[in-house]
Amino acid sequence: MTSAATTLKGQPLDRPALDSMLRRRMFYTPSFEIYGGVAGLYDYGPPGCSLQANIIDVWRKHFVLEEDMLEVDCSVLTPHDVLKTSGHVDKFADWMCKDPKNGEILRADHFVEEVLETRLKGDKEARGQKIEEKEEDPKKKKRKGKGAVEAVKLDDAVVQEYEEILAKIDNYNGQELGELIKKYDLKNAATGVQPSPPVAFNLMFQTAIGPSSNTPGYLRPETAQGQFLNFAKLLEYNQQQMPFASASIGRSYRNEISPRAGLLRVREFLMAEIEHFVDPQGGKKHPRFEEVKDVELVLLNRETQLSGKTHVEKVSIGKAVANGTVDNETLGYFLARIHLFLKKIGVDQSKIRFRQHMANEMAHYAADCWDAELFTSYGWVECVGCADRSAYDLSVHAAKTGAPLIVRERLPEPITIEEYQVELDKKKFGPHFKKDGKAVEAALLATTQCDREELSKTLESADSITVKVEGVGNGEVTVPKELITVAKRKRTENVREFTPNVIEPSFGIGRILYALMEHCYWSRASEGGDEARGVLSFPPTVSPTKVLIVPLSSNEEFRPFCRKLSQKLRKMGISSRIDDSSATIGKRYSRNDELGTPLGITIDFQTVKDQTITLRDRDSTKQVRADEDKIIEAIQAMVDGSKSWKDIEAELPVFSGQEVELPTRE
Ligand SMILES: Nc1ncnc2c1ncn2[C@@H]1O[C@H](COP(=O)(O)OP(=O)(O)OP(=O)(O)O)[C@@H](O)[C@H]1O
Repeated sequence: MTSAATTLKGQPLDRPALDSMLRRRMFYTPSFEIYGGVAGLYDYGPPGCSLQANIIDVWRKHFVLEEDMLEVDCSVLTPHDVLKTSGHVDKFADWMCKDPKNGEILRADHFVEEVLETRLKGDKEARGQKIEEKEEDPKKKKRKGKGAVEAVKLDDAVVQEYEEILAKIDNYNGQELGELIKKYDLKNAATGVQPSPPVAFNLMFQTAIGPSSNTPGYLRPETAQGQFLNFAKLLEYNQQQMPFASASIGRSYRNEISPRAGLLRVREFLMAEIEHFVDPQGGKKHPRFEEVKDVELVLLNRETQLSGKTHVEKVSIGKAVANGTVDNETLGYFLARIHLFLKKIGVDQSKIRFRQHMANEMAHYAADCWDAELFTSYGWVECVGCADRSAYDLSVHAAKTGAPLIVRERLPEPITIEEYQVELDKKKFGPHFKKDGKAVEAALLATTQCDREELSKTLESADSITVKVEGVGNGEVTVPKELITVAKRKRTENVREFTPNVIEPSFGIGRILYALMEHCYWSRASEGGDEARGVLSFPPTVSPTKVLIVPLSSNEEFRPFCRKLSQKLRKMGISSRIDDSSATIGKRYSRNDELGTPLGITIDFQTVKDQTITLRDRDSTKQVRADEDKIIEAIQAMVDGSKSWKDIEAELPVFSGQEVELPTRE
């Protein structure tokens, strides 16, 4: 498996060169830059927007269209109650500490990681070993002394301890991180002092909805909640058919403590999320699992991570589900489909792995969770999370609101059930609890059979019972005996009711887009051997612009050809750009290689004579020459992915005209 980032052609990845090219070509740029900018906020320029739109287009076709998913577009502004119920208000937090000397705010886990990594590097240096640059925070260079490596040899046992801590750095809570800081005397390199003990910092941006400030709210931290709240309507829309999936593409907001690594950790980002609702009974089978069972994935499961191994052989998802590595078919199906999507948009196959969450890394309700990680110059980066969220979300929202977020399925044979039932004296219950009535009722109805058995026993001897009702009083409510009966009753069921489980693939589009740019980047020696030029070898399907049209010179005779061609391509929905600037043809091509434009058409004197044009391939710089119809047909086939350049080269006459040829090292 990859240990240091390389380009598509195996060259060491020069991140500063790539970054400067991406900014120069305006793929993305810091927001509000002329005001000094704000960390973690970026604007996309024309090629960035186009690349993002194309990735989203492939995503929609690959998931929404292919699997008849029900797309929704929900509000970003979310009332407090929704996120309180989902657990975000209480738990969606990272641990933060403060440097008492300079006031710097540090994300505790990142701080521990950074200091231990620096010490390990120092140890390697002292031992004369080669240091692999896993991650280099560009900001480190600016902060005095930060990240500087001092050659200090550590005990072998300490090295092992540090390595073990780093391997499970995501799993520590605030107190544990505080203990690590103390135990290893971790100091902020900028000031030489230990930061304060970590405190929880909620990552949601809070706001007030409406002028009265009576309705507190948040900018959503994920798109999922909107999908859960619409579950009953979507089920109805889907004519009560299960399983089904909803999908949503939209912005989410997280007030990250220390945004870093460019587009990888930002405060506003585009997410594409799927909520697949499945019956928990019957092993969560997937009707289309057969279609993907042979897809091979790199699966880094819990045991492998604990053993410290980072390299594993690929295994088919069919085998992984059969031997229990992946919990169920539906989860396995989505891991395979995520892999195929990443492959389709051009992610390097040797730089994808799926890493299983450790037990304490997962949300408490999650049954299993795998992240699709992509290797970049910042190390392995989680780009897609794929979690089995069990019935948690629908259950908590149903319990809070009383809305029936369930599936009702007619049984083939009626069945008789004897179970505890909660019966309320509605005439007295409402007036007694007034505005809290709904919440108290929902909490009582959400009790399990075990709870009810206890309640019925209590009611035999006591005058009241106590139930937990979040958000009412101090969270505990007393229900007088005369308002409630809890007793065993027999009933005949014709219908089975269940709360579906949810499998949730959650894509961070910005992270995928950045990783893709790294994976597609390489540099080519330019004419005359001077400065190497960057190339972004995006697959034509996602390239920001598909075709560059270049007239050989400013000769007036070339103009009508350019115009006609671009009109034709536009009609076909293929994006093109005419570059009739005075730069040499080589320069014009290399400018567009940096933008990732896969194909170039040249109009020359031969065109004027016999209407033929040349088509150049960005990656090999080879060209073919044919009449316009044939070239356009070839372009269309490459853009829709049905043909590759190799096919085109085999079909059309190769052209070796000097005037448009760029030297290449390959
Ligand atoms: N701050 C961020 N900037 C950019 N993308 C993000 C950010 N936070 C999350 N994402 C993207 O959203 C996806 C789903 O979010 P999820 O809540 O699973 O992330 P997370 O586990 O909180 O990420 P991390 O541990 O890196 O903060 C991630 O896989 C990632 O691609």
